[in-house]
Amino acid sequence: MEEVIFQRHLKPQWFWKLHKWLQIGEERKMKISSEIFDRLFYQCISRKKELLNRSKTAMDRDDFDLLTFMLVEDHNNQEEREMSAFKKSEKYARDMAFNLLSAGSETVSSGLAWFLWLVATHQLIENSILEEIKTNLNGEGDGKGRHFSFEELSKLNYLHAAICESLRLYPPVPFEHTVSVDSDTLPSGHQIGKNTRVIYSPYWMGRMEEIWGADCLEFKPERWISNKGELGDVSPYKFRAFNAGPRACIGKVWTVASDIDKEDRLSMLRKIMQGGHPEREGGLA
Ligand code: HEM
Repeated sequence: MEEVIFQRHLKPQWFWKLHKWLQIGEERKMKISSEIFDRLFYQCISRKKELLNRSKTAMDRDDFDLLTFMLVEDHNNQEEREMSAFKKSEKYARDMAFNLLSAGSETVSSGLAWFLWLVATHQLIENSILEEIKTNLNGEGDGKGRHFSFEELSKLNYLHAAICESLRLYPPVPFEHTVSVDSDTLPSGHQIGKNTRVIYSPYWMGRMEEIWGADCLEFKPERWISNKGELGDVSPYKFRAFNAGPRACIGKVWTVASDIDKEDRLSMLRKIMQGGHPEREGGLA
């Protein structure tokens, strides 16, 4: 599926739409793959529904996950009541899951791989991350692992900075394209007309001296932290790993925005589910 979606970016729209209509070539592959995904996913929904029917306190369970959130209604909440018609639809849960899986799995796995490699090759930074974790998260752990709350994670400023720094150097989406709504002048001085497609690279932007300074090639989490030890305010137009503006990544709130509390995250998620998009652009949020 990912391959077909990628190909759609390279070919003229009329071309792939015609193939879709005729059900040939790559577009036929897309149809077959979607059917496999649907079969698998509707099975997961049925299993989750069975589980939820058996448990009345699903919202507090350890295995609370996004699928639970999509299927369970909170009747005390006005917004949730308005959404209940959507929430009853399995098609809605399927569409949301597809959206989140396709946009959220490869990005997180490649981002984590680069992050772990950078930490493993920078001993002092690894020590600082471990020290911060020991100081801020209670308990020695029983070796089984556990989920940390948003509140606990929001204390880990150095870890947060190290993740941002790794995404700056190795953004999982290394190039992007966008289209001008009107004629404009780019920061480089180039004039562009209306409806012009512009390709840019967050990978190169993360390595430009004029944006990040002379040490731009170094892995240095400290650049994200102010003298007071707080996370600095970096514009998403400068740190482009998640894109910026109304179509920026919705997963950013889970990945690096630790300053957003749980209620905010849930209310953002609700807005997204209703078809809106949270336009939070300040700093790392
Ligand atoms: C390190 C992790 C991630 C990175 C670097 C990343 C990066 C991006 C980027 C660059 C875009 C904009 C793509 C475009 O220009 O069209 C985007 C969009 C999106 N991302 Fe992420 N993403 C990450 C994790 C996630 C996760 C975990 C989720 C889901 C929970 C997610 C869901 C989405 C969705 C749904 C969009 C489309 C938003 C829209 O078009 O309105 N992402 N992401």
